[in-house]
Amino acid sequence: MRTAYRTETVRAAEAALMAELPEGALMRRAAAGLAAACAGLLPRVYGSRVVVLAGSGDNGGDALYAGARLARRGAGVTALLLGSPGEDGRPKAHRAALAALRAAGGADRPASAVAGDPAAALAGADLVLDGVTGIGGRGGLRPEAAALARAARASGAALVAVDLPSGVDADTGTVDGEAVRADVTVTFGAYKPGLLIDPARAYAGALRLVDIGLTPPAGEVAAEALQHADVAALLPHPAAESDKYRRGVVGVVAGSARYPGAAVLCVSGALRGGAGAVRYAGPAGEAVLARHPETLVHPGGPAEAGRVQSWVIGPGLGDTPGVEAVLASDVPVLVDADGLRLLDPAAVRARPAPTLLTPHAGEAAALLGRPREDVEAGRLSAARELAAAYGATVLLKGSTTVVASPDPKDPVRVNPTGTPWLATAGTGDVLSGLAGSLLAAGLAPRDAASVAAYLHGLAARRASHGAPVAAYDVAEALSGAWRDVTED
Ligand SMILES: NC(=O)C1=CN([C@@H]2O[C@H](COP(=O)(O)OP(=O)(O)OC[C@H]3O[C@@H](n4cnc5c(N)ncnc54)[C@H](O)[C@@H]3O)[C@@H](O)[C@H]2O)[C@@H](O)CC1
Ligand SMILES: [K+]
Repeated sequence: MRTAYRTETVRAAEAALMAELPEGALMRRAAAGLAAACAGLLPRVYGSRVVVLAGSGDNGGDALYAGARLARRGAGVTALLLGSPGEDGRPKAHRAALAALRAAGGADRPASAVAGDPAAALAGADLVLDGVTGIGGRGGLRPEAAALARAARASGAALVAVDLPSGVDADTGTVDGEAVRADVTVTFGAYKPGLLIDPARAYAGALRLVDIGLTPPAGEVAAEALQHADVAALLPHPAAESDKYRRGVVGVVAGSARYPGAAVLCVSGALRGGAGAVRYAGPAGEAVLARHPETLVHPGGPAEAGRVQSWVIGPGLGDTPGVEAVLASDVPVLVDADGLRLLDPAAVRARPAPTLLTPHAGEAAALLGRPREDVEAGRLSAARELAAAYGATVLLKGSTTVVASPDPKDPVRVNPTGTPWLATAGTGDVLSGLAGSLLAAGLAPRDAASVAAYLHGLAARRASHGAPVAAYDVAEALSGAWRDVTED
């Protein structure tokens, strides 16, 4: 499990650790890890050209110390100082770290000296260290830093963000203005939520975590991302005495005369999620049976379809009624797509069993009565807000899928396996079937949602291999994804 902590938690853990260590020890650890990561990115440290973008705070300090280490190994290092001017008129910078860089043979200049031609200042660099701001940064990059960040990107040098890409919000993953687009982010002590959640995640590139001895309290995890072993531990395993009813039956209310394919796709996901049987209730039974003869099909509504351990309702439903009947049941219910329209928060909150909502950004925006762009810019807070309003677990689909449970103490789960190829018609229907099936098999809603998102993303990668993928391909690749996770 990758766990991420908010800035205030990281700072408190840092303070506790610093009290036990000699002055500057933590920063030296961070810089040593950072320099080692940079050395790994360079074909050869000796003779390489490194530019350090250094802000006035400790983030700049880390970058300058790392620059000093690289200079001692023979790199040509120049720091461009971005701090606001101090009393001597020079840009403020971490004093001891700047002295260390100078002592190691590195050069430094105020960034204002190169403002006329930032491209020339970055030309020929092999590696650029972004030490403008870390967890102390507020808002996007200021114009001088933004121009240098753009020039660094265009220079072709490897761009390494120190702790965080400067300009992103560590706690929420929002990006308010311009930010550094890094190839690699070397973060210290613990991940921060912004490194896992889009849009900020997309600015971070590959993540490296440097252990500086920090131990934030386990109870204060703000966001977490499952890995293979976590998923394997959560997946249902049929016991020798299991029969189809003990493994759980998932009921699917999806599709319509107009959209029969949604029913087929939803059932195809449900059949691969570990439930013992899939009941389908609705008007697209013929299409479902043609593709999936193992489905138990009922032409009527969910109320007459028989006992299930979970319901999935919504994909391709159109205006077909049934949401109220399903919400009135005493089993876990997943509501997706058309089922989310006109969903009554009071009815959901009053349910005796858990509810899982799986909106994309547009559907979440409609439920919250806000513009879609707001939801996309603040995915974590949108998911949390919806979960609180409906007393439900919310899986917010998108470039990073986020799962929030109604209890604000539960960390949000962030799915690391997605691929942009998943943004294609019908893949959401497969996902809701899969998650509903995991609910029927007995997983708690947060686990069902995050495990489903994980397998779904993995299946899409398997099916796609870098090429466009159709929803049905994703469903067919789910068993392979399940095996990848359990055989690891
Ligand atoms: N506290 C510690 O023990 C450790 C901290 N470390 C580093 O320290 C960093 C935090 O350092 P600080 O608290 O000094 O804060 P930062 O260095 O992240 O940023 C604070 C400075 O940036 C300026 N600033 C804020 N927003 C800005 C913006 N949008 N554009 C330009 N300048 C802006 C502030 O005025 C302030 O001078 C961490 O991210 C990490 O890199 C590491 O050395 C590990 C140990
Ligand atoms: K940074």
